[in-house]
Amino acid sequence: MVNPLDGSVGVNGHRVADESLLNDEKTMLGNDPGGMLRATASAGAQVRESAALAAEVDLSMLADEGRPRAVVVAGIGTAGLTGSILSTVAGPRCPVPIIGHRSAGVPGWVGAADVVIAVSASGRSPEALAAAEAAARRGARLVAIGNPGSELEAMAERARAPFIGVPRRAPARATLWGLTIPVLLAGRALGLVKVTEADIAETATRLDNDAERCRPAADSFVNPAKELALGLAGSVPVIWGSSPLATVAARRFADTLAANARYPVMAGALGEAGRGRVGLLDGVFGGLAESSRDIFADPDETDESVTRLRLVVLRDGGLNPEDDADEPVAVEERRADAVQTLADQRGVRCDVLTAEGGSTLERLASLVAVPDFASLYLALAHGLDPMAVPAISEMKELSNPMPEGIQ
Ligand SMILES: O=P(O)(O)OC[C@H]1O[C@@H](O)[C@@H](O)[C@@H](O)[C@@H]1O
Repeated sequence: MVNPLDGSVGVNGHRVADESLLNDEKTMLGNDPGGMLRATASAGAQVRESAALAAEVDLSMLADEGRPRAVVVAGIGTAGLTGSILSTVAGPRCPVPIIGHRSAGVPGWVGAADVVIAVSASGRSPEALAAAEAAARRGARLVAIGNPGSELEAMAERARAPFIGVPRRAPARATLWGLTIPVLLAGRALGLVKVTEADIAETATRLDNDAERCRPAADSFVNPAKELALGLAGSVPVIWGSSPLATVAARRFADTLAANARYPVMAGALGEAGRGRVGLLDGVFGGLAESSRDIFADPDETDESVTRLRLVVLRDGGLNPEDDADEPVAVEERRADAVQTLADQRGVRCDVLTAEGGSTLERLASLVAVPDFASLYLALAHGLDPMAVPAISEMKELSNPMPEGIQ
């Protein structure tokens, strides 16, 4: 039975975003009873903590049998995204395929030559548990990452596989960094990614600095996350990443906007969008909606009755022109310039975020931090509790034979 009290706060929002709800820190924190703002601000601390926790675990046995044939990262939701992050940080020249697996178990071909990384913040998602079980049964090397004391840990123990415990203090989606670092360090133990201690420290510092810029007490004119959230309010966000790394960040933004702010979002790679979905800019919610706008009206006043697209372009730019990129950085840059021009010509508003930092990991962090906060501010501007999502809990209750409490 669905308990109508569970997360009922999440259904009490306002259809039109109210900027004044973001002005007062105390009220805002009161509207975030689950502490999602605090949990998101802990991203830098999560990086440091999980790096320290991973360092205590002996991962050498992962590499004992040499380079694996393939690596499968198994998990759902945020845990699943860590597989895309590992594969992007490893880059296109990685000699071993890294495959994200988001359904129960592992692909049929997985066997003794492969490595399975089972990830679950709660340590109990059926997808990660079934993957760990299947990996052990098929003799694949296994490493499990998630909540200490969970079923996943017990399963790793039974399989004599390493387990990296990541304490669970918030819903999975606010634990991205706590899960990502151990996955990358498992990849490093396998010789597949170059992530240095300095990269980790700099990434943590960047996440701290971005959390400071996006803190609840900072007003919207100095807070990039509030500004981004208010720009997206009432729109259908379309988020395109200029490179594989920026595309991972774009998908992450779509996930957090959907789960926290409950916005429908389209996200993907600009390379692919440019061959199809870019046509949205010409359509009912794009140029056609904009051309009906009164040209004499105040540009800051939006007509709430018109649904319009809002484009967010996440630009990477690459670390340097000789990067191990799929495509030359110059091609990606030209494409990003082009889509901004197209949006401009049609009056479709566009936000641009550009990656910064000296390592792939830090650059990813620079494209994730502000959007993560923006998804929370957009929820709060609509009077929505960013943590309690009744539809998610109810979906679990209706589809799971076992009752589940926490998301
Ligand atoms: O990381 P675990 O705990 O396996 O959760 C995996 C996913 O489960 C879903 O039900 C949601 O709660 C997601 O936010 C979460 O990422």
